[in-house]
Order: sequence, then C-alpha cells, then structure tokens
Amino acid sequence: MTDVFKGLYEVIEKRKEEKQEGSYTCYLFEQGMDKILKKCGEECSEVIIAAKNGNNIDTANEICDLLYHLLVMMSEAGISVEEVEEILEARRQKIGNLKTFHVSDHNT
Ligand SMILES: N=c1c2ncn([C@@H]3O[C@H](COP(=O)(O)OP(=O)(O)OP(=O)(O)O)[C@@H](O)[C@H]3O)c2ncn1[C@@H]1O[C@H](COP(=O)(O)O)[C@@H](O)[C@H]1O
Repeated sequence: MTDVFKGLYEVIEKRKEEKQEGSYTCYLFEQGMDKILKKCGEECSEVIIAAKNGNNIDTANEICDLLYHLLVMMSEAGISVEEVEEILEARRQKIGNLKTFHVSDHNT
C-alpha cells in the first residue's frame, strides 16, 4: 500500500484521538460503527453504479470515497494498514489462484 493510504490512516487515527471542529471523520467516529459501515455500503454501491455508467473519473472519485470510509472502519475496528498490507503481500507471492470446478458446479 502506498504512503497515501498510510498518511490518510494517520490523519484518521489522529481524529479518533482528538476531536476537531468541523471534522467529518470525528462525526463518523461519534456516530459509531453502524454509521461507518452504512457509509461503506453506500460508497460501494456508488462505485458499482459509476463503473456501470462507464465514467472513469466518477468511478475513481467514488473509489476514493470508498477507500476513505474503509480506512475509517479499519481504524474503528483496530485493523492497521500494515495488517492488510501483510495479507496482500502474502497473496502476491501466490499465483494460479483460479479454483478448478466442474461444469455441473457452475450451473448450480
Ligand atoms: N478522504 C476523505 C474523504 N473522502 C470523502 N469524504 C467525505 O465523505 C462524505 C461522503 O459524502 P456523502 O454525500 O455520501 O455523505 P454526507 O451526506 O456528507 O454525510 P452523511 O450525512 O450521509 O453521513 C463527504 O462529506 C466527504 O467530504 C472525506 N472526508 C475526509 N477525507 C480525508 O480525511 C481528512 C480529515 O478530514 P476531516 O475529518 O473532515 O478533517 C481530510 O484531509 C481528507 O484527507
């Protein structure tokens, strides 16, 4: 993961520790996990719709909204960027992940 993610996560963690006037992140933490997860769901739907509409600029912007809300969710849950990074790195070492299945499985 890039420094951008780590930098954003650090800002989010700071907002969790210290309340700041007019902060949207503080607002999300005050509202709690249900609100954060609701926003993750909403932003995910917006990514899907933007991608379906084929506008890459809109889609990239919606992806940013989703990634930001996922980082807030990770912070609330106590999941660090490094934890996710480690899993991604371990998966990167593995290739040929396509699971073989029978045609009959595919039709069910
Ligand atoms: N990356 C983001 C970011 N992406 C999206 N958003 C906010 O996410 C919200 C999503 O928009 P919506 O219209 O869906 O939501 P809304 O109607 O404003 O809110 P709800 O009432 O639905 O909860 C908007 O208010 C955006 O401003 C973000 N807010 C903050 N950040 C980052 O977090 C940092 C700290 O921000 P503050 O906590 O506001 O200081 C900023 O410097 C940014 O780097």
